[in-house]
Amino acid sequence: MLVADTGKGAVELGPTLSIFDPVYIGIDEFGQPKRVPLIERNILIGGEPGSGKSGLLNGIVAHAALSLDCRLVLLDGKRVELGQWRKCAEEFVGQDIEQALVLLWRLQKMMDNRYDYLDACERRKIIPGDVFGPYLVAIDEIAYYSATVGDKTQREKFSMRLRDLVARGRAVGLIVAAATQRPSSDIIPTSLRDLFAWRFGGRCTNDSSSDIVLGHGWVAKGWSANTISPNNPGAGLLIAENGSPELVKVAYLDDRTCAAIAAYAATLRATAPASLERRKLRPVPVAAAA
Ligand SMILES: Nc1ncnc2c1ncn2[C@@H]1O[C@H](COP(=O)(O)OP(=O)(O)OP(=O)(O)O)[C@@H](O)[C@H]1O
Repeated sequence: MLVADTGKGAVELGPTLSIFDPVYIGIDEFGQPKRVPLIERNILIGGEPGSGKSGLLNGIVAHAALSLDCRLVLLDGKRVELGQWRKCAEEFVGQDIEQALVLLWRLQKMMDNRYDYLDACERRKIIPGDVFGPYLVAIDEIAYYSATVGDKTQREKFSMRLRDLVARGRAVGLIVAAATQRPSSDIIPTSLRDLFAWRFGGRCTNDSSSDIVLGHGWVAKGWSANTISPNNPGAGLLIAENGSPELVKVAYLDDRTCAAIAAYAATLRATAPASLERRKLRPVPVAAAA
C-alpha cells in the first residue's frame, strides 16, 4: 500500500491498476463487461463529431493514469479533451505542431534505444517489471496534426513519425491510442489503419468511413458504424485484429469524474516509488529533433 504525505499527516492510498491488465471500456451487447488488453497493442478510435470518441479515450487514459507501471504522453489539439490528465502526464502537447514533432521524435529515439537493449539481451518484447516501462501515447484528433496545423512538410513528418510509433512501438511498450473525427483515407490510410490491433468505430456519417476505421469489407458483411443511432453516443463497433466487429457501449466518465480520478492518480504518482523515476523520457535539445 502506498502512503501519501498530504502535509496534514500520512494517508494510505488505495490499490492501483496495471497497464498489463486489460482495460475496461464498457459493455457488450449482452451487457457483459468489455475489457481490451492494450499492452503490445494500439487502438484507433474513429467516428463523427459527438459520437463518443473522447469518452473512450478518456476511459483508456484513466486506466493508464491509475497504472503506476505506465507513463502518459498526451497530444490534444483541442487541449480540453485530455487536459484534465495533464497533471498525471509526463508530456502534454496542445496546439503546437513543432512540439508534437519533437515529442514523437523523442519517442522514436526511445524506441530505438529499447530495441538496442532487447537485441543485446536476446529478447523480443517488454515484460512486467522490465527495466523500461510502458507508455501510453494518447492523441486526440490525428487530423489536427496531420492535416490542419503547420505546413505540408510538418504535417507529413507528423504522419510518418506517428506511423513509425504505431508500427514499432508495440514490442517495446509504447501504446498508441489515437482518435479522429475525420475517418477518411487521407487521414487514416490503410497502411496506418492496419497497424492498429484494436479499432473502434463510433457512429460514422457513411459506410465508407466505417470501412476506413474497421477495415475494408465489413460494410459488405453487414457491419457498418453508419447504422448506429446519432442519439446513442458511446455506442460503436469494436474490432480486434483477425477478429469480427462487436457492438459495445463505452463507459462514460463525465468531467467531474475525470477530474476526481486525475487528482487521485496525480497523488498516487507523486507518491510512487523512486524506481519509476529512472524510466522518464529524457529531454533533448529541440534542434536535434527538427
Ligand atoms: N458512452 C457514453 N454514454 C453516454 N453519453 C455519452 C457517451 N459518450 C459520449 N456521450 C455524450 O456525447 C457527448 C459527446 O461525446 P464525446 O465528446 O466523447 O464525442 P466525440 O466523438 O469525442 O466528439 P468530438 O469529435 O466533437 O470531440 C458527451 O458530451 C456526452 O454527453
